[in-house]
Amino acid sequence: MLRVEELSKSFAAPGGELKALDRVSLELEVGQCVGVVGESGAGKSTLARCILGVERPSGGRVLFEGHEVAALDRRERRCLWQRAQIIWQEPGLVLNPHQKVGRIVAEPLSNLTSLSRRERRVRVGELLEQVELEPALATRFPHQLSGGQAQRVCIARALAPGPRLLICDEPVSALDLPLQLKVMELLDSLRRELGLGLLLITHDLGIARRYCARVSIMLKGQVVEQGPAAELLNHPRHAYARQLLAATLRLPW
Ligand SMILES: Nc1ncnc2c1ncn2[C@@H]1O[C@H](COP(=O)(O)OP(=O)(O)OP(=O)(O)O)[C@@H](O)[C@H]1O
Repeated sequence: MLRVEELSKSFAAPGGELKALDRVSLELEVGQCVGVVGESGAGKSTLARCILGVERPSGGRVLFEGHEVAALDRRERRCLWQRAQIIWQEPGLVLNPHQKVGRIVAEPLSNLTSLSRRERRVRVGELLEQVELEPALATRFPHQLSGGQAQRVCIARALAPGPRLLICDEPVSALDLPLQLKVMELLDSLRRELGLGLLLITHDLGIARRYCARVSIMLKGQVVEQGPAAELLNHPRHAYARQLLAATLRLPW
């Protein structure tokens, strides 16, 4: 479903060029969860933006369902955003504080589908149920939600256009530990039920170990190690992967 080939992205920086991505390659199959792990600044979010076509690569390419993302025109890019959606780390920052939950979740339905107003209302109820929220929450504003509820609203909105791929950029790192587990379990059950591909961006190897089939470890724009999660995380070869692993062993995943 997703193939990233030798993807590079450079930004102008004081004192020269900054390689946010340096020949990154990875693949994700239908219904699979693939982890991208790395510390802050490794290039994870830049990778997500290139996959969604909002950032133009300096080299290499992204193929989503066989189409090269950078070559899509405006109309085709809207189709891509029906098929590939993203959720971010901080739900509080991405939810419009002036809109009620029902309108927030319905927005991609208005923008990306041709559903009528009544069909949209029904669909919003279904989506809230799918993320285990009471449909009555549709009338609340974001500031009236807990962090976990707000992230579930973001997931419902991302699911609204019926994507095949969900990019999750640090989806639980703003939540406390019990909530992290609940939201990750929800994402995992959505993956199984809907056959949704998940690209799970995280700095947490414990989460990657529990939920990902394959993992790519990134450091300073490069993939330093990648492979099946169990194998890689039991026997990391790269020094940086070993260091990351040592730092996460104490977490209860
Ligand atoms: N638009 C931009 N202009 C200049 N530099 C950028 C831009 N976007 C990202 N960078 C730089 O590229 C590098 C990678 O950033 P990116 O946000 O992809 O990292 P990350 O792994 O997602 O980090 P975090 O976990 O903190 O979000 C960083 O050094 C960042 O400062």
